[in-house]
Amino acid sequence: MAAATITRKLPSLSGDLHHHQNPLEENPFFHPSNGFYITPSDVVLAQVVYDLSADSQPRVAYHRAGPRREILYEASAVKAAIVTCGGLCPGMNTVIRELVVGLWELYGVRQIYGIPAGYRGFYSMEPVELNPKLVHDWHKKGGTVLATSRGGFNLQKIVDAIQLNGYNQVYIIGGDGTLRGAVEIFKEVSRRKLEVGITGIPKTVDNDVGIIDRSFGFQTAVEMAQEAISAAHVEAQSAVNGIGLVKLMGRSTGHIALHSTLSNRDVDCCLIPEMSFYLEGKGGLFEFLEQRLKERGHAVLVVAEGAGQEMIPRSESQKQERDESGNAVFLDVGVWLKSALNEWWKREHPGELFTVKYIDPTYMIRAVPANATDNSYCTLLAHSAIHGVMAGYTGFVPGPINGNYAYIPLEEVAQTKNEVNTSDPKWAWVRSVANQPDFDKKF
Ligand SMILES: Nc1ncnc2c1ncn2[C@@H]1O[C@H](COP(=O)(O)OP(=O)(O)O)[C@@H](O)[C@H]1O
Ligand SMILES: O=P(O)(O)OC[C@H]1O[C@](O)(COP(=O)(O)O)[C@@H](O)[C@@H]1O
Ligand SMILES: [Mg+2]
Repeated sequence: MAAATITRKLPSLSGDLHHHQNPLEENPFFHPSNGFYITPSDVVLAQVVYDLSADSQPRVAYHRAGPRREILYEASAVKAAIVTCGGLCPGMNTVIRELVVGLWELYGVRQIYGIPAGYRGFYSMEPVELNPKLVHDWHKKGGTVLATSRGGFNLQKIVDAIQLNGYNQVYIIGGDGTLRGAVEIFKEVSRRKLEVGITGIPKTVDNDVGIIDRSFGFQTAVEMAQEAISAAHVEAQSAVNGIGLVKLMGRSTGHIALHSTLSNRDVDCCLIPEMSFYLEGKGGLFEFLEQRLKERGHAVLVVAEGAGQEMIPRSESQKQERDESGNAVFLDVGVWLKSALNEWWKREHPGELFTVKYIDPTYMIRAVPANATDNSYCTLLAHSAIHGVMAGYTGFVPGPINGNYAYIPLEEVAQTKNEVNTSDPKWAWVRSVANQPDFDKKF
C-alpha cells in the first residue's frame, strides 16, 4: 500500500481581500487551457528516492508553484516592494527584473518599488520606482542595481515602514540570514494583522540553503572558479615541486569547492568545512602531497574558505570578530596553508626547489552576471513568487524541488541548512577523482 502524503501547510492572507479572476485568463499570450492553473491538490514530493523495504513514513509534499485560477489582489491595489540583502550572487538583478516585468505584464501591477541597500533601506532610504523599461537589461549586469548590505535589521522600523508606505507585497531576496529576518517580518506583519504577502527568494552563492535543489547563481560561480583552478594547475605544472592552491567561497558548506573539483579534474585534493583534515603525520595532507609531488611533480589543492578554520591560530579578539550581520569573520585558510606548506617543505627537504602559488579569486566568482541556465532559473523563480503572492500565499519560499517548482513554508527553509553529505556517493566520487585521503582516519 502506498504511504500517506502530508502536504506542508502554507500561510495565506484572508481578511478583507476578495477573490478575483486571474488576469492571465484574458491575456492573449497565455490562452489558459485545461491544466494551466495549479490547484491546491497539485503537489511536489519532497523526496523522490526511497528505500521501499523501509518505507512506512508518510511522504512529505509541498504545494506546486504556478498560476492560480483565482487571485486575492486587484492589480490597481497592489503596492509591491523588492529588496536584496546579504552578499552578492549572480542572478540577483535577473530576479529583480523578472519580478518587475512579471508583476507588470502578467498581473497589470503598476506600483513596484525597489528598496535600496538591503533591510536598512526600508527605514533609512527613499524607495526607487521600478518599471519594465528601467529594468529591461538588468539581467545582463552582475551584482544588484538596488544595492545590498549586511546588518541593519531593525524589525519594528522595517515593519513600520512597510505599514507606512502601504506595501502589500514584499519580495525579499537573500540568503540564510535574510530568510531568518524574513520570518521575523512575516510574524510581525501577521501579529499586526496586516494584509501583506511576504515571500523570501533564496539567494546564496554558497548553495547553503536547504530543501531546494540548488540556489541561483551557484552554477555560474562554479563555472567562474574553473579559470582560477586552471591557472593554479598551469602554475603548479610549470614549477619544480609546484603546488597550486585555490580558495573558493563556502563559509560553512563546500558545494562550490566540491562541484568545481568534480568538473575540473585537475584537482588533487579538495578541502571543505564539512570534513576535518590534518596536516602532519600518517594519512595527513603533507604525506599525501609528498607522494603526489614524487609521482607527478605538481599538485592542485582547492580549499573552501570555511575549511580548517579550527586549526588556524587566532587571537582572542579575532575569535570574537563578527561582520555586521553577526556572521563569524574567518581567517584566510589559503594564506595559512601556504605558509604551513612552505615551512613543512623547508623542514623536510631543505635546499630543494618548491613553490606554492596561491590564487584567491574571491569576489570574481560571484560579481558577474548569471549564466544562461541561472538566468532562466531566476525567471521561473521570480514568476513562481509572483503567482504565489498574487494567490494570497504568504510566509513562503518558491524553489525547485526535484526539478519542479514548489512553495515551501519560509520558516522551514530558514531552519534548514544544505550541507555536503560526506557519507553519500557524491563525496566518495570527489575523493576518487582526486584520489585524496580520507582524513577521518587518524592512525
Ligand atoms: N537571525 C536573523 N534575524 C534577523 N535578521 C537577520 C538574521 N541574520 C541575518 N539577518 C539580516 O539579514 C541580512 C542579510 O544577512 P547576511 O547573513 O549578511 O546574508 P545572507 O542573507 O546572504 O546570509 C542582514 O541585513 C542581517 O542583519
Ligand atoms: O565580503 P562579504 O560581502 O561579507 O562577503 C563574503 C561572504 O559572502 C559569501 O560569498 C556569501 O555569503 P552569504 O550568501 O551568506 O551572503 C561567503 O561565501 C563569503 O564569506
Ligand atoms: Mg549567509
